Amino acid sequence: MQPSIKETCDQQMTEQQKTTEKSNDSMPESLVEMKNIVVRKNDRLILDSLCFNIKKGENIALIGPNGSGKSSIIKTIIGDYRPIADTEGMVFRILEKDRWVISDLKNLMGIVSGDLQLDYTRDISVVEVVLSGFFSSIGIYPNMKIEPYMLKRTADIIDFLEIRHLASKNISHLSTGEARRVLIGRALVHDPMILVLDEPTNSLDLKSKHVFRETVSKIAAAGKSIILVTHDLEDIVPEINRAVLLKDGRIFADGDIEDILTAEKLTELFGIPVEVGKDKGYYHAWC
Ligand SMILES: Nc1ncnc2c1ncn2[C@@H]1O[C@H](COP(=O)(O)OP(=O)(O)OP(=O)(O)O)[C@@H](O)[C@H]1O
Repeated sequence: MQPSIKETCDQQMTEQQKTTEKSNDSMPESLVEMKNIVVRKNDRLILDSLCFNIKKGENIALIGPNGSGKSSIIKTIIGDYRPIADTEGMVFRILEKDRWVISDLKNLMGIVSGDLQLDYTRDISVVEVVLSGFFSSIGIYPNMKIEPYMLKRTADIIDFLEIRHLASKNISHLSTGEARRVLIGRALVHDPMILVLDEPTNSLDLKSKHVFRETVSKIAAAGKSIILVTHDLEDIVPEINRAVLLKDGRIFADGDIEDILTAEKLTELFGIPVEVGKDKGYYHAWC
């Protein structure tokens, strides 16, 4: 007999709690609490009775086949997609609040994706790109009031990310890898609780990937929660301690990364034989 939605959710919560307890003993605050989340778009069921929690300080890798719903979870968390409100047993809380102004919600998250990079088509300096994170805008406009603390924070972030040598350049003149690090700066400048990286190393060369991963490790070590959406297990920096596998808009597996990133689970997830290895703290998979 199929388990009920409630049983499935409760089972998932227990696995998530085990992971959280392992990674943080001091009862962390809840950043995201999603239970029985259903999202439909254009008559399509995108997320199906989804249960997903994030506690403060957790770092998560979100993995699944194309179309499994990874980006849709992110879009739901940042308020771009809305769950169906009258779903039985639905819980949707961000930072323990049920209601949010979308712009406030976006300020709690820093988001870096390949798509965002495509928005920067005109000449904007690196300093302006990072500064624009305070306004969730693509660049700086005359009507924006730039406070001294914003400039200070922008300078600090540029130093933290070790991109001072790029500061006066235009983003459109940077390599993809350099530009991706600048966008991390934009995402971090307003000190978000969660940094969301949606397939962040797409189209980066080997060295740029390496530099990017080191940057992500540094951010995780500084205490931000990271949600990494990726198809590439090598993107999973050693600070990521939890993996969530998605299939057909539902959680397929969720827990301690060592228990989840196994050949058996990935073979079942992708429907082809997958091998998994780990070297110097980094996973890799092949088939
Ligand atoms: N606005 C929308 N309207 C219709 N269908 C949508 C919409 N947004 C997402 N979908 C569908 O929902 C499913 C999940 O999409 P989503 O982008 O979340 O998958 P994903 O796991 O991020 O995929 P990928 O790995 O290819 O980026 C896909 O089948 C997609 O076509």
